[in-house]
Amino acid sequence: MQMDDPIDFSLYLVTDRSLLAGKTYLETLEQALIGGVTVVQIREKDSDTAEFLQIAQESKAICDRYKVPLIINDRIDIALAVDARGVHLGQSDMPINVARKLMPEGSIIGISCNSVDEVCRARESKADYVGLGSVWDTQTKRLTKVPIGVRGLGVMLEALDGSEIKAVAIGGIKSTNLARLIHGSWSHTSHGLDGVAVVSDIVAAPDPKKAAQLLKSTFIACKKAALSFDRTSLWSRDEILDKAITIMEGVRTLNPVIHQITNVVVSNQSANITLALGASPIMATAPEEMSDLAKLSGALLINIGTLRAESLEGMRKGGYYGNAAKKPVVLDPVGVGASDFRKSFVNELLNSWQPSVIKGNAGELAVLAGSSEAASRGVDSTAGFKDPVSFVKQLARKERCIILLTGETDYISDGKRVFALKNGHPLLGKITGSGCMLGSCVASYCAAANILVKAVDIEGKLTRGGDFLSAAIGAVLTLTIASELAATRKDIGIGSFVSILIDEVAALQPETVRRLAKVEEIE
Ligand SMILES: Cc1ncc(COP(=O)(O)OP(=O)(O)O)c(N)n1
Ligand SMILES: Cc1ncsc1CCOP(=O)(O)O
Repeated sequence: MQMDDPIDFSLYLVTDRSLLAGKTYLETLEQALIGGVTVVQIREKDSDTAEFLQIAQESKAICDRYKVPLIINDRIDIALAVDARGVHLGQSDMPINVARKLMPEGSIIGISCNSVDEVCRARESKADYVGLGSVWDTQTKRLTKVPIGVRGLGVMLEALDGSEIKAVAIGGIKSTNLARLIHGSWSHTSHGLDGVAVVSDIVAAPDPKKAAQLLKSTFIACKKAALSFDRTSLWSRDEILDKAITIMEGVRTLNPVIHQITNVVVSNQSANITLALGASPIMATAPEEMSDLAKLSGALLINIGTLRAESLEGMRKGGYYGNAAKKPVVLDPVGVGASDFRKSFVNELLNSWQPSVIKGNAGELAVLAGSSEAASRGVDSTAGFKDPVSFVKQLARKERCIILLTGETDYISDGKRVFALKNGHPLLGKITGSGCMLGSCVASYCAAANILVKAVDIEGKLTRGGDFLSAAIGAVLTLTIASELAATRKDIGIGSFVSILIDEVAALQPETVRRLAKVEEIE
């Protein structure tokens, strides 16, 4: 191992002797190295200099045996004394330019960053790497700054575009949330993390070797999958329609279970529309059963229409276990702009799990995008976007999922392509819950799309890789074309429309969808 060998940052162990679970510190370190840790930072917050030095010397001897570089937290004197490969500095530690003068040439200097400004300063000071965090809350350290969340990482990574500076994320990272971290932090300029820094998931594990192996293999698989995220599909509009119809038929033959955490106003009609599609609804909200339901169901719908404090944990856990079980999760952020409670909760959800589709009206999606362009009143949108095509494309890139913007024309994008759908009848806007029923349709179609995937290489992916673009298109066509057919019935009114709509969805034929579909791709 030479001083100028490049460092592999993929699994960066930060030590903490207070968290050991049964094994000694040195055993734990060695097991972690055998498990695949690629760089080690000695972090001794409560030791005096003599103890820190001794731990650092012993750690260095073990790291040398495994040819893994050693970094020292905060203390340049200790780094020099043990001939460490570098130091990790905090924002209030010694400035990088001073540390650089004290450390031997070729040493690695890393710095913690919690904001884009700090990343820019790290760039100016020529840091070798940045530790971005804390991503999530953590029991390991008392945080003085608000966690940045997965989506906060993307903009920080973007600030490193064009530089050689490496980036690792830190704070609350576990093998179970790693896929969400890697996929969700990827910047829209395609800048991803070089590694993850982990304390408790390794140090406090009963088997640190196994914990490190799992983190390492998950990181590698997720990075590979994230790099292949770029959908290069060149399907024509007609092929997409074919796929949407195949998915529609798939729902009827596969009869997937659709887990729905939805609002109390629409629960009954959402369950009925799901049955009419050919899927099987389960409307369950208890956090205790989310893990089992994620395994059992084909997809999860989360609709925040009647959000209450008691609903929060179920939604947090539902999405988390949905991701873990590689099932599509559909988010319907109903009325998200109505209150700060909804806004901050949806923000929290999007930082903790990855949806496959987000559907919403202009007002709702504007809130998610941080745009003031489209207004809303309660759960209704009162105005649209000047350029909905660019809007959905950009939001899909930012959130790394399919975006379905509902309105007189519905727009659907995967971040690369945008489809405009013009079916539907004004009666849909006169009943309550038509948007929520659409959420059930999207979840049902995503479930079938995710089951229909043929060649499955699911390692590192958040789902089996279903075609959720065609699924969302198929779902919109089904509900809107059925609404047109329902509206032709004699004496139709608001009350009867809901029942007839459900009947029409059940009776809808693929040829009818093909014949009536008003779908175009917008270049
Ligand atoms: C890789 C990595 N990133 C961030 C930190 C946090 O460092 P700092 O802000 O200096 O806080 P302490 O670790 O000193 O409590 C880190 N240690 N490693
Ligand atoms: C040192 C540090 N800096 C920011 S969060 C953190 C601790 C991360 O620990 P864990 O991986 O156990 O959440």
